[in-house]
Amino acid sequence: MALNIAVLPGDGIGPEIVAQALRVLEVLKKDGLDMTFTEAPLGGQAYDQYGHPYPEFTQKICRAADAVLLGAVGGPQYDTLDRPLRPERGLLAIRKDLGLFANLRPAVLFPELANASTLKPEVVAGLDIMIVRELTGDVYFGQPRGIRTNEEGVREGFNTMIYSEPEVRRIAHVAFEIAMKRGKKLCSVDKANVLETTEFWKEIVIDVAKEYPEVELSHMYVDNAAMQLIRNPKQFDVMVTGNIFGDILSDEASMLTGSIGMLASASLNESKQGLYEPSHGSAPDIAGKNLANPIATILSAAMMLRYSFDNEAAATRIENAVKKVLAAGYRTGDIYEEGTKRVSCSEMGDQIVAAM
Ligand SMILES: NC(=O)c1ccc[n+]([C@@H]2O[C@H](COP(=O)([O-])OP(=O)(O)OC[C@H]3O[C@@H](n4cnc5c(N)ncnc54)[C@H](O)[C@@H]3O)[C@@H](O)[C@H]2O)c1
Ligand SMILES: CC(C)[C@H](C(=O)O)[C@@H](O)C(=O)O
Ligand SMILES: [Mg+2]
Repeated sequence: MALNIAVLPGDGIGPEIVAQALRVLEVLKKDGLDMTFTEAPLGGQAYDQYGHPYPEFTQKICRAADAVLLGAVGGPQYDTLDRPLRPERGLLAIRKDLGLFANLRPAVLFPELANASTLKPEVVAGLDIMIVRELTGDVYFGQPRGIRTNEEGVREGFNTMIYSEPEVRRIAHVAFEIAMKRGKKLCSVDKANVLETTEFWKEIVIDVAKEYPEVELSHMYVDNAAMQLIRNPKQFDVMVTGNIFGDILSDEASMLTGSIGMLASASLNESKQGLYEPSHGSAPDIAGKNLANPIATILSAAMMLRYSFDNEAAATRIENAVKKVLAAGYRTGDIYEEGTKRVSCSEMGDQIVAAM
């Protein structure tokens, strides 16, 4: 049966980077991998078309799909909309709707980009961290939330940081299972010295650890973790953390690999259905200029083949093509350095397609 893939280009650079990932997937299709692509709008694009950032039309297509490939959502032109209609709410809605609680963000340095990293080459050589971010809980979804005028007549904004025991248990299991397949080292990141929510998180992670005696578990406060990622990132193998800390730490970790344009992601639910998107946003500052780095999206498509379709060979084929193109010296602006060949978004796509 054909693999049924929903394609959501979204806003800003979304359509440009998704187009390149689709070209790469088309190569696999031509070589016999049976896939169907169904396009649907999400975010601002969906608001413009349907008046909602995650319209029923898109919901139906995504629920029926085996996997979803997404570009990015958002843009300044939507920032003044009513809160529930903003593009980012569409992204949160699809994550919740499909139950995509486990967000995997691999920060892996391609050796060819050692000089593009913000850290010294010797500090990042061989860097390979898997950030496991819980994606459907925390302050992102906790109720109550809003902006109000309190009893003293003072306006205030408020969110609720909350995690239930089952939510922490299931993401902890995902992280331990991943650690078992890698270096058997897991660091749980919290702010247990101040926040009850994450003190509770830590307690549950320690309990789940009893089922994984082979994994060396450590705990780190998020402020220290942010610093340690810059000081000595190779001390980490797998990191597990909540939604908001994971959002921030993964953007930080991306720069160790050269650029946010290199950081792929997989968002998985309890079955094999997943949403695959670059970790970055819609980059309004470079949108429509054919300047974006499509590699994070192309590597996300590789993650889709690996995690949703168990097709390790196809995933590796894409990753090797990316390696080959970087080794040949092709660079988009975000990872460009003197002596390399600067290419546009679509030219990077041309090179990766050719290397396939
Ligand atoms: N998953 C998502 O859809 C997602 C993620 C993050 C931000 N956003 C949204 O995107 C919009 C812009 O947010 P932002 O500016 O804070 O973050 P951003 O990630 O869009 O951009 C931050 C910086 O990184 C650069 N950048 C990002 N991706 C790049 C790529 N592939 N190649 C080269 N450079 C790249 C941008 O040009 C910009 O300078 C906002 O509306 C935000 O809410 C969406
Ligand atoms: C756009 C926003 C809702 C999103 C998040 O915070 O999860 C983004 O920053 C990400 O990292 O995917
Ligand atoms: Mg983010």
